[in-house]
Amino acid sequence: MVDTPARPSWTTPLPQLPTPAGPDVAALHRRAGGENFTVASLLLPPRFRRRLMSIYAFARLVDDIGDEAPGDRNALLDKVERDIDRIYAGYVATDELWADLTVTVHECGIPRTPLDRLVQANRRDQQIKRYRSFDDLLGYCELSANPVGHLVLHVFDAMSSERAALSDKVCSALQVLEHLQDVAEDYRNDRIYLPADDLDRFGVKEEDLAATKANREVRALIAFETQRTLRLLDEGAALVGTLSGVARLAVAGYVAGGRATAAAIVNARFDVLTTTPRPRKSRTIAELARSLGGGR
Ligand SMILES: CC(C)=CCC/C(C)=C/CC/C(C)=C/COP(=O)(O)OP(=O)(O)O
Repeated sequence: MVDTPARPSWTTPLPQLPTPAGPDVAALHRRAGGENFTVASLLLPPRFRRRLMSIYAFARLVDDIGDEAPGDRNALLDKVERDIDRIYAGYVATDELWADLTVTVHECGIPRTPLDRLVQANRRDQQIKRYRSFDDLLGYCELSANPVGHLVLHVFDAMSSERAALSDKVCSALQVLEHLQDVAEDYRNDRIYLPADDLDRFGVKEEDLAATKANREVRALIAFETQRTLRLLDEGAALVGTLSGVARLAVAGYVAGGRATAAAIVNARFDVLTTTPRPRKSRTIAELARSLGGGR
């Protein structure tokens, strides 16, 4: 967990002064190591890595407020929105996270909509703990995951409406796969992202998700969601073929991370309750080769 973010100090464009007030950016970056966002970024030139990490740190900060911050989370998200206002009003922050994000926004001409949407996703998390249908869940992904893809496309100067549509499929699939990995943890936090319609259809009761081992019904449900999500990922993987150079490498890495995660869920025989299935590095590398080669 990060410290509750103190409001960064902002200044008009002047030399930046260090301030201890901001969130622990190094800790946010360290946590990036284990997550799909950075699978490929280790291979990228520093300029792109720096930009991606600034976006990652922002997304992580907003997510941590939404998931873990003590106190009034909506008020903290209000503050984040005011800090986004400042970026677009031409101010320069004096703490690292906001200063880095400001540079990325201006270097890449990033519009504010995806940043705002990530904030909205976390507002929604404060109110909505269950989803009725898969479409409802995809509606949530439009706020929580798809904006990340748009930010990444801007970082690589590769944004177009066609690519954004493919990117949305990849990002939604990555988000749902993460939900499938985290069923047990989410349930402990009174959140169920598995669509209620599907629980009913497979005869799964909410309490079944509290068990330390998945029963047959839960495994059938997870198998169904994994298969459906892999299809979505495969459709979106066409994005890789529209890109070249470092953008192609990065996006192939994200697709590979998703495929390797799905493989880990399959290898766990869809029991996501006993342990959290984690992708093997060797599988991720094999999937990277496949995704890069245009394999869908
Ligand atoms: C162009 C392109 C396709 C880029 C892909 C970018 C990418 C890695 C998107 C992932 C989106 C995602 C799963 C966000 C939630 O992660 P989280 O760790 O915040 O999830 P949590 O809310 O469950 O913790």
